[in-house]
Amino acid sequence: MRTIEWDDSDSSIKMIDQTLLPGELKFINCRNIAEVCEAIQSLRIRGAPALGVCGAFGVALSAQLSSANTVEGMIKDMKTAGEAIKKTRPTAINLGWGVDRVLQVAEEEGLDPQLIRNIALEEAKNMADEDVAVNKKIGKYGAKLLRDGDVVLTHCNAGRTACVDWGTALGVIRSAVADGKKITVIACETRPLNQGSRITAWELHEDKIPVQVITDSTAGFLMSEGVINKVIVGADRITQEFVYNKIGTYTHSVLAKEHNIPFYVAAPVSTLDPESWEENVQIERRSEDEIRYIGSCKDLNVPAGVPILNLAFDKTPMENVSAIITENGVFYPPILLDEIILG
Ligand SMILES: CSC[C@@H](O)[C@@H](O)C(=O)COP(=O)(O)O
Repeated sequence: MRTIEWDDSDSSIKMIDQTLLPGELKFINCRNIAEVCEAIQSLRIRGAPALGVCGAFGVALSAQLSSANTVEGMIKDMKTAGEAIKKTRPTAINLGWGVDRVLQVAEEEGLDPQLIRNIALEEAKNMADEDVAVNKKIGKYGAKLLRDGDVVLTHCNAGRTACVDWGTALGVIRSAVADGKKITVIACETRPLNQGSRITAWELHEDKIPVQVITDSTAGFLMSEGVINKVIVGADRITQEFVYNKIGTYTHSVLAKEHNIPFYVAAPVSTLDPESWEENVQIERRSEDEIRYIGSCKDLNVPAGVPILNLAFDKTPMENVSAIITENGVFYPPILLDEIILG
């Protein structure tokens, strides 16, 4: 089961609606760019690698929908769609990467509109396949860092639902389990949208990998009690200075450092952003309502009129990172992004 794929039956993008998990496993189809943008904004599709593939399929979809009969007209329509998709969420670099990769192939190889439609779709489908292969490699390298009996803390969801399949942080755990190791996962709830309790716990429970959910604020106590051996998280963007990931990741990194617990980041090379500095990276600020109410409950969680700051991501300094696990191998400090990219 893939999180996202092209539906050939009606030329649309098929994806799991992650807002309904764990209660309901439902697939939705996005048939135009407005639906793609809505799905991304409302986190029906989420997680950096899945967003990258969604961006790619989105641009491919715009090519199928375009009625342009010139190459220039077709590329213009695809760029307009790409810009709209990129604006939906600013932090995960994979989204723009997915959009740009399909646009680039279309511009370089598209000799006529029908050829552009075909190669854009083929490239997006290739990216979906590549994502699975990359995650398997991340898993293979990362599994070597885990020992039989380890208790691993993870934050948010960096599993198969955040990718096309297998996952990055959870991919490492899946690979270790496939190697015969017994791993127990502590999944942080990940307020306010609860990707940890809703999605990570669902994925692992389905796979029969032992998982226990804690509130985000329980992590430090468990570390101080010696319950947690390792922390593995995913990433939305990695610059030379910081790992950007779900809000709360930084806190876990500080606590892990304090308690001498390895803090690993598992991510594909497409998440690396060697060009950007702190001032160029926008941390997504989401609606106050995600905190003012809990889930779909209409009772107030915060008094009306009290302002709320709902930041979706934070940044963990590289000095708190014990290693970055990628498809090119495991990289230890001093971590240099150019070295990771070169492999
Ligand atoms: C392999 S997913 C890596 C990250 O994208 C993940 O840890 C994360 O922070 C996802 O945030 P989300 O807001 O759910 O898209």
